[in-house]
Amino acid sequence: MLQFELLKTDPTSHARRGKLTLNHGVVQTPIFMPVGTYGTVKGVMPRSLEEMGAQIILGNTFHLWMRPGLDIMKTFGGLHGFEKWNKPILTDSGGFQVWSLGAMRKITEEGVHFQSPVNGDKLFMSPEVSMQIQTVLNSDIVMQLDECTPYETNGKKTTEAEARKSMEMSRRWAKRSKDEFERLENPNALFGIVQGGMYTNLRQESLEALVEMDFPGYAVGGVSVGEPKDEMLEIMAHTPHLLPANKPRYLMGVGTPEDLVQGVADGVDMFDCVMPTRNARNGTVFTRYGDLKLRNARHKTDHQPLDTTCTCHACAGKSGVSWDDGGRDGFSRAYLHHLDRCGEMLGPMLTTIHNLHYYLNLMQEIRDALEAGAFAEFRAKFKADRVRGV
Ligand SMILES: O=c1[nH]cnc2cc3nc(NCc4cccs4)[nH]c3cc12
Ligand SMILES: [Zn+2]
Repeated sequence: MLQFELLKTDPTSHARRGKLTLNHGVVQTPIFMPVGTYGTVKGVMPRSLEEMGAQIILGNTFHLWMRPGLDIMKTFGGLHGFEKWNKPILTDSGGFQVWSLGAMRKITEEGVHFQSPVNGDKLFMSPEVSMQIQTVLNSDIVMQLDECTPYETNGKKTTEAEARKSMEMSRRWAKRSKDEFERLENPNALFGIVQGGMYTNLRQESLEALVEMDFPGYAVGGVSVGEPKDEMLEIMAHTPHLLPANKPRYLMGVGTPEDLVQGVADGVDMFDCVMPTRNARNGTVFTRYGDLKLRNARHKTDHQPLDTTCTCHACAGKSGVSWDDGGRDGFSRAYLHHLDRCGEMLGPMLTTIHNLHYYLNLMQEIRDALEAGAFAEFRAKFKADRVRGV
């Protein structure tokens, strides 16, 4: 089941405030979805995710199918019971991950033949198989199996003819995904995925065909795959706002804080990206006034927190035992620089909490600005703050 209610639109852009009701709960949009590929958002307890305001997280069909496998997942009634997360979950189809496997795969109209990266078994993923797996996972939002058209083919930019061929197969797989989803009587929501490479005419054809099939929500795929930023921005400006206004729009794999604000302005409701979690693990921290690299020696003696405006557990001292040194109770940049230099596990735990909180708080500030009819002013201040310097 899925209901999407449009609460407010912004007169200065395609931005909108919405409310998404799914089987495991309500999601206020625009929203950022933390990525939990193997059934965990790396290094973060579900309770912490809830406390920082996560409303919906991502799981990954391919990885969970490989390990622990469907037999075990079934004994937990699906992914919620297994990873102890009681709010909505969105699962990607698994196709993107099979593509990322590179050589060990053969793509046919029927589906993808590949070798398990876990034990070398010969496996087969099709729209039908992907729907069967996601039905066992019981995710609230299921993604069709598609082919993420690569930005380059044989070392050159994918041609329009190649992008068309790929888009048309994804369109046929959208129909097969929908038929199987309905045959399985899956009670959740299936999203179609718009493809078409960097060709807006193909994007138009793809979205029209998917809208004709009438999905409860739509994703824009085939971006954030190594294309130049200006080409990604062109697709963002073209496609999302042409999708039905009364259905949620999901931009897959995007992006930086700036991409999220621009994506909202382009009419996107849902985002996912590995950046806040992946960058945290290599010591890159997002703050209101710009990004910082913890490894940099300039942080060695710095008593201030990562972000003086941040209320996360790392910056506002909810993880440290308060110590009356006159400053705030948050962990200092000097301490986090030390943990990074020593390779201590508490380092990535704290930077992940901070980065996820930064992304989730950014979306909360966007929702508040949309409700106040002040999104244009928010964008201007966001942009100015982010270049202020940390
Ligand atoms: O067309 C797509 N179809 C289904 N899943 C996707 C996931 C995607 N994730 C990214 N980018 C983020 C990345 C994550 C890891 C490497 S790139 N782009 C993506 C495109 C697709
Ligand atoms: Zn923080």
